[in-house]
Amino acid sequence: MSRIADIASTLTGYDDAADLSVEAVHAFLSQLTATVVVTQRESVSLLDALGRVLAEDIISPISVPPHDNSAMDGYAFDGSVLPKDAPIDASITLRVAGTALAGAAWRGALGAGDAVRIMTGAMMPAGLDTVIPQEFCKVDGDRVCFPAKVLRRGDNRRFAGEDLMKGQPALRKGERLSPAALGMVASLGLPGVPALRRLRVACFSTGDEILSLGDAPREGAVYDSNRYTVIGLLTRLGCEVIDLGLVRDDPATLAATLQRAAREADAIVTSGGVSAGAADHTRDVMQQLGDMAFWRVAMRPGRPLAVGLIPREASPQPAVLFGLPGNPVAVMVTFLAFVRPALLRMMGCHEAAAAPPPLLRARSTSPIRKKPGRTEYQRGFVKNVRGALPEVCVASHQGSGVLSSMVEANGLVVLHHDQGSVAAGDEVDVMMFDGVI
Ligand SMILES: Nc1nc2c(c(=O)[nH]1)N[C@H]1C(S)=C(S)[C@@H](COP(=O)(O)OP(=O)(O)OC[C@H]3O[C@@H](n4cnc5c(N)ncnc54)[C@H](O)[C@@H]3O)O[C@H]1N2
Ligand code: MOO
Repeated sequence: MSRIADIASTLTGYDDAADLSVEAVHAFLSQLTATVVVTQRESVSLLDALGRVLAEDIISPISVPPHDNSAMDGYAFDGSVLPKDAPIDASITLRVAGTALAGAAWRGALGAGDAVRIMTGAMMPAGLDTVIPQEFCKVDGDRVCFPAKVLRRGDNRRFAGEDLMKGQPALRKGERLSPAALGMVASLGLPGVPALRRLRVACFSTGDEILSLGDAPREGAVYDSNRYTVIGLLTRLGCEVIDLGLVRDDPATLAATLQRAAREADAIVTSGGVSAGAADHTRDVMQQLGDMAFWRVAMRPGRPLAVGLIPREASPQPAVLFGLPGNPVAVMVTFLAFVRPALLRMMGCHEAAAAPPPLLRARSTSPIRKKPGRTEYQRGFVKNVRGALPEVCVASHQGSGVLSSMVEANGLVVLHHDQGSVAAGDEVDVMMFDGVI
């Protein structure tokens, strides 16, 4: 049995004669991608590591912070001097024995009830556990006086290792490095990370009516926008993009390009030619070269979708082919819904790092017509409302060839499979673009 048929047979209710639900496609793709995950590793310098996937856990070689230190500029003292039941206006006066600076600890002798002037980040002098911020203090010569009731013992002290403890895992294998994670690795003093090699993804557009940029306009033809969108989406994901250009609807050229793509890449993303259109050779060529499924997905936009495996000569692992529909918005929506999570898994991300971003709840400013029985993704603009849920206004033009409303949108309203029409003021789910595209 082919691998595609094999996976299909494990899915309950899989019937590719009917439209497949978005959930069924997800289930299918998570099985398909489980066996084609990047394993080769390389060492990457921290400044080049944004978006890279960790090849192994990072264990803290040190504790961060390495010492107990002050969270405020002020005066460190032994909190046991704070009275338990003092009147509201009680104050404390202490002798200031010296000064502790960040990077220059104070190691002098302390008498009972002595304080030390201390700066944020400076090591806590031995025996002192509480810091009074300087804005509460009156200083007179070597005496500091402050109200007793403004703090409790232990306030404004940061513990050694409260961020990361030496010997503990700091980051997990499969983590995709964010700016925060880069800072965390740097806080451990590590100049680089063990990363999985980047996923190589080839892409090309198909169609005789498509013009390359620089071509003169021609009747009935449109410029190739999809390749630029797909390259942008892949670049944002941190993939190594192999741009194979625009391919004419000619079987020999299509076959040669697909074979080259499979030779050079782990995954292939094409656009156009996957519906049952008469002039398209794309489907036939894909079918000849690979183990393919051509689906109609119960979603809008993005109904036709091809997924398959193209064998590679030099590798036991086939390349995964995603044949996206030609319409420019359908390309983006199918990429976000299916290709992105699949590629994240192939990149070696752990489950949480490959999960789709959480959906935002927002109130629709207008009614939205929707038939139950398919998932719809509508371009919308979300704005914050003070003291209430955010509002989303869906674009008036939702045509799957209309990129301008995709450019203006900051998210996609996700109208789920069983959901019906939405009334103005109803709550809806929104997939926000920020951090995703
Ligand atoms: N009888 C049916 N017709 C169609 C169906 C269907 O189910 N039954 N599905 C429609 C849907 S939905 C879509 S989406 C398209 C997808 O068709 P293809 O994947 O075969 O795409 P094409 O026919 O090649 O192109 C569709 C559309 O997109 C434009 N396009 C294509 N490539 C590019 C590009 N690189 N840059 C910009 N625009 C591109 C192309 O000119 C067409 O207008 O099929 C429907 N039909
Ligand atoms: O995929 Mo099509 O309209 O759903 O663009």
